[in-house]
Amino acid sequence: MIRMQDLQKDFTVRVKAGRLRREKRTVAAVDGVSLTIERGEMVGYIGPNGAGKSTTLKMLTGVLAPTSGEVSVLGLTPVPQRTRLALRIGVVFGQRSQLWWDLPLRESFRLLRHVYRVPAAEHEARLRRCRSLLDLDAFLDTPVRQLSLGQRMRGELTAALLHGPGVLFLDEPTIGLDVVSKQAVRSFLAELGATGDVTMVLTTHDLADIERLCHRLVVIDHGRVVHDGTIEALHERYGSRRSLVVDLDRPLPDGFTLPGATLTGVEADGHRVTFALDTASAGAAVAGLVSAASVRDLSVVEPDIEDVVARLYASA
Ligand SMILES: Nc1ncnc2c1ncn2[C@@H]1O[C@H](COP(=O)(O)OP(=O)(O)OP(=O)(O)O)[C@@H](O)[C@H]1O
Repeated sequence: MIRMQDLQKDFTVRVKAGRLRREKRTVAAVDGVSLTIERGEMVGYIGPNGAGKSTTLKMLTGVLAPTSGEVSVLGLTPVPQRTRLALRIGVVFGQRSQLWWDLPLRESFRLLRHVYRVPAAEHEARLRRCRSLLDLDAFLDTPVRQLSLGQRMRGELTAALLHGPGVLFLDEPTIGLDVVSKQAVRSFLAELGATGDVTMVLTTHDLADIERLCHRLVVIDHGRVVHDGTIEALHERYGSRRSLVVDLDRPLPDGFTLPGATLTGVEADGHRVTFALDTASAGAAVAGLVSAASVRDLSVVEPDIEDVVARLYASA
């Protein structure tokens, strides 16, 4: 579906070298990336600023030619076959719009139908689905420039999908959105992904997008892939553990230990304790605690993906 083999993109930049001199330097924005993405996968493509995410997406969509290596999307080579590819992919780049600024949203959709030559019945069916899932009706007749960011993003998603693409590239689809719009966009993408018909590659700095949407996470740094796997695998690799937070009527007896868990926090004069679950299951840890202490309340806290990713960036 999507294949990248030793994909490389170098940019030549001029950097200051002394007071007046500038010298040319080559920056490898994407540095030997090899990835295969199968049909129906939803892949999160993340990395710190300047890691090479947008450059990769630009090569996948035919906007930029690779310096070397190979790339194919739906069996097409993006730059030379850009027009054919455009008919089969959808692109949502948070910062750019594919809508007509001065026209009502509805008119943009109508024009896109002609641009992509979509049969009327297919267009209608897809638009109807987007209207209901993304709640578009209240602002279909509003000129795009008057839409809020959240409304416009819902319009952009619709615009990207009206021709029924097999692959959807999303660059920061939730950036700048309020909480409600973020949820709407995420639920919509989750539903779309669940159909298995659309392969999605998503870049984001909002890790909640990834947690909600992507089973597979590719982390890139300095143009290289530093992690490719599930979120669980990432937690495992970085030793992140679930925690048990316990409120107690009385502090724990001196020298109390819980097999397979480590005491990592004591608050409120010993009335609240936190254990990291190393090897113990939550059930076993709770049983151990209840038998030895007077437990008022407890909760299991999942490891925080922001934390793991920060550690990953720091170590890459
Ligand atoms: N047209 C260009 N000319 C020169 N350098 C570029 C160009 N485009 C990108 N770069 C450089 O390539 C590197 C990767 O940039 P890219 O935009 O792909 O990163 P990114 O991971 O998308 O970052 P961000 O999260 O900030 O959007 C950066 O060092 C950037 O400065």
